[in-house]
Amino acid sequence: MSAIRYELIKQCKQSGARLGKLHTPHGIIETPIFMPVGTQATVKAMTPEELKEIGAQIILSNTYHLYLRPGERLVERAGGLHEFMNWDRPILTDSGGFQVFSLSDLRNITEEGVTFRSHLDGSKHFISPEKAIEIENALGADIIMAFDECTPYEADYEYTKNSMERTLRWAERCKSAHKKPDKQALFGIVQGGMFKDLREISAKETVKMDFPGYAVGGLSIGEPKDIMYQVLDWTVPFLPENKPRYLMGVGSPDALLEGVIRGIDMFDCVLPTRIARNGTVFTSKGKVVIKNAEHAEDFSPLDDECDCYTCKNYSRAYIRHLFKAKEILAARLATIHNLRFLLKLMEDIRRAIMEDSLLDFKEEFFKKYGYTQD
Ligand SMILES: CNc1nc2cc3c(=O)[nH]c(N)nc3c(CC[C@H]3O[C@@H](OC)[C@H](OC)[C@@H]3OC)c2[nH]1
Repeated sequence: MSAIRYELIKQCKQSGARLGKLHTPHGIIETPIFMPVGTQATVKAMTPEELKEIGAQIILSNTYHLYLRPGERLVERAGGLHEFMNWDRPILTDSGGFQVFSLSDLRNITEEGVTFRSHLDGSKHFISPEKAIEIENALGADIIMAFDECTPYEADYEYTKNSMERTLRWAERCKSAHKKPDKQALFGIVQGGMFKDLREISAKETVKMDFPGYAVGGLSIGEPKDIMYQVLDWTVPFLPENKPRYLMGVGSPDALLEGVIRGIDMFDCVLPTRIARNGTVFTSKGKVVIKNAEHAEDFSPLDDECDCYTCKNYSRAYIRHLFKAKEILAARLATIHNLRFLLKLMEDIRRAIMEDSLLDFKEEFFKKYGYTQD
């Protein structure tokens, strides 16, 4: 008995997009969905109430970070992540595979696992597939990711093939090590780099292990977007229709639309929260750098089509002032807005799928946003 059940509500007539409901132990998620990233058990600058206010259904946390600080055993003793961070809706944790390779001074990778130095204090650590699952079981997220190697974009065929094959062997070990499949759904992660045959092998072999959901990994790591879309076209057809598909690390408005059209159901990205803290906001007419002088006396909202708390109560001039004055409220107001922008985009996408007008919606959105139609 798996912890989650994916219910396919409707297959879009215009594209590979689908409308779905993901039933989890902490509630139902309507897909396609964007998942705000809360790496260290908090979506930066947001309270859980504010996240619910803007329509967040599921948030992410990260195994690598929480293992290093405060430690998964402390979180377990606190009653698990939901208790610890006061979030009673679904949570997904990544396995840390990505962070070990991207954040730490990597020592080396062996069949057994990865030895690395903490980016916090340089202390030495070892994570194996079994250890990663043990940490995720202790944290208690509803959806947990297998421990994989996110193959670097520039890796050659030989390295990518060996890395993908090792990730498959690690996936088997994750499955065997997982203690609570009835409470926490373990997703397999497809690798294979930018190579069609390797992506097909990885997808087919991962699906043979019969996970409750599948992530497409190894993307949004510096490759051009059209390569990412090409890899999706090579990979998604081998993933079962009755299981959720999760494209890791993707979250710009155009990539969300292109991913949904190719059959992806779940997305995550630090982009909206990270650029918000630096003063860049999404609007229906493209991105705006609020610190620019042109906004100094602009008393209109960030986006006159936005229904968020920030747009209903504050002007561009005020928000620009907050950023120039380095006020903490600046990050909060911009984050509320950027997350609401993407969550509302996903609401609009779900509606368009229901009405079989997704490609029309995309064309209209791109034109207004200022994307050139490729
Ligand atoms: C930005 N582009 C991007 N491509 C990625 C590819 C992979 C991948 O192949 N395997 C794994 N395991 N993780 C990946 C990740 C990390 C996402 C996590 O990283 C954290 O955000 C940075 C966040 O942790 C809360 C999130 O949790 C799912 C990627 N991120």
